[in-house]
Amino acid sequence: MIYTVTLNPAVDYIVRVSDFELGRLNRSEEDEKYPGGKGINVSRVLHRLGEDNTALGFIGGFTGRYIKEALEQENIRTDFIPIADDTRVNIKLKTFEETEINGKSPHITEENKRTFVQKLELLEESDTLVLAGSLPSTLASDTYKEIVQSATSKGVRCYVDTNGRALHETLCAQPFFIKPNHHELAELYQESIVSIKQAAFYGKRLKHEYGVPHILISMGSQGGLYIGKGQVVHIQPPQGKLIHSVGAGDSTVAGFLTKFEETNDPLQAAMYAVAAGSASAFSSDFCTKVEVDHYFSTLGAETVEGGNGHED
Ligand SMILES: Nc1ncnc2c1ncn2[C@@H]1O[C@H](COP(=O)(O)OP(=O)(O)OP(=O)(O)O)[C@@H](O)[C@H]1O
Ligand SMILES: O=P(O)(O)OC[C@@]1(O)O[C@H](CO)[C@@H](O)[C@@H]1O
Repeated sequence: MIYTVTLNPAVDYIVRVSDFELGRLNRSEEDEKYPGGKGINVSRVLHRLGEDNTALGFIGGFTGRYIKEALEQENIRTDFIPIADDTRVNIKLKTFEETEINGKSPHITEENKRTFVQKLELLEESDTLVLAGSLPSTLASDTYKEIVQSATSKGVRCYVDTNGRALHETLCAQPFFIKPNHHELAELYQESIVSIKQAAFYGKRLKHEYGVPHILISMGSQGGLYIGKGQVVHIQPPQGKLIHSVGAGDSTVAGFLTKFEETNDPLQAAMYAVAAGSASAFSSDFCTKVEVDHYFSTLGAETVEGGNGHED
C-alpha cells in the first residue's frame, strides 16, 4: 500500500486578479479552493494515475473537514489524525505573476505526534511512504528523519519532498527517493544553481555524500535531472503553455512513484515524472493520465555524464 503523509496540509485558495493593486480593495475575477499540501497533492495525482493510496497527516477545524470531504469525493482514502486548531489556508494570488502566502501552521501536540507515530508502526515491508511538504512549527526538524529511519528499518520505501533543515537532516536517514527543486538543492549547498551542469555537479555531490539511491532535481521549465547509480540524465520537458505551476513538483513525485512501481526502471520513472509535472503545469488543476501518457511518449533523455543512462 502507498501512504502519503502531509503533516502540514492546507486549503489552497487560488485567487485571480488581473489588475491587482497593493493597498486597494481588489475583487477577484475567479477563485477556487483545493485540498492542498504536498502529500495531499501527491495522493490526488497518484489516484489520477491509477495508484490506490491513503492520505495521512493532521487536520483540524472547518478547513480540515473540507480537505477530508474533498478527498473522499475523489475516492481517495484518508486516515487523518484530528487536531484542535484549524488547518491553515494558503493563498495563491495570480496576477501578472504568481504570489503565494502560505498560512501559519496549527499547533501539533505531543499526544497528536504520539498517535501518528503509533499509526506508522503498522507499516509493513511492502509499503511505500511519501513524506512531503513543510513541518508544522511545533514539530522538531528531525521529524522526517525519525520517520524515515524507523520505516526504512522495516523495508518500507520512503519518498521525501521537503526543504531546508528538514531535508538536510532527513538525508542522513537515506530515503529511497528525494525531489529537491534546483533552489532547494542550491540552498543545501549555499550556492546558486541555474544550469543543468551546475545541478548535475551538486546533485552528484549530494549522492556521493548521502548515498540516496534516487535523486530527481526538478528545474521548472528546464525539466528534470535524474541522478541514480551511474546515471546522470537530463529530461527536457514537453512544449506547452504554463497555466498553473502550484503542485507541478508534487505531480513529479507521483509520476516517478507510479512508473517505478510498474517498471522498476528509474529512468522510465524519471521521464514519466517530468511528463506528469509538465502536464500539471499546463493545466488549471492537476494532470490526467491521458495527458501524462501522451507527454511521456514524446520525451527523450540525455546523459549529462556518468554512463549511458541505463547502467545500474
Ligand atoms: N514552465 C514549465 N514548462 C514545462 N514544464 C514545467 C514548467 N514548470 C514546471 N514544469 C514541470 O514540472 C516539474 C516540477 O516543476 P518545479 O521544478 O517548478 O517543481 P517545484 O518547484 O517543486 O514545484 P511546486 O513547489 O510549485 O510544486 C518540472 O520538472 C517540469 O517537468
Ligand atoms: O508550506 P509547504 O508545506 O512547503 O507547501 C505547501 C504548498 O504550497 O505546497 C503545495 C504545492 O506544492 C500546495 O498545495 C501548498 O499550498
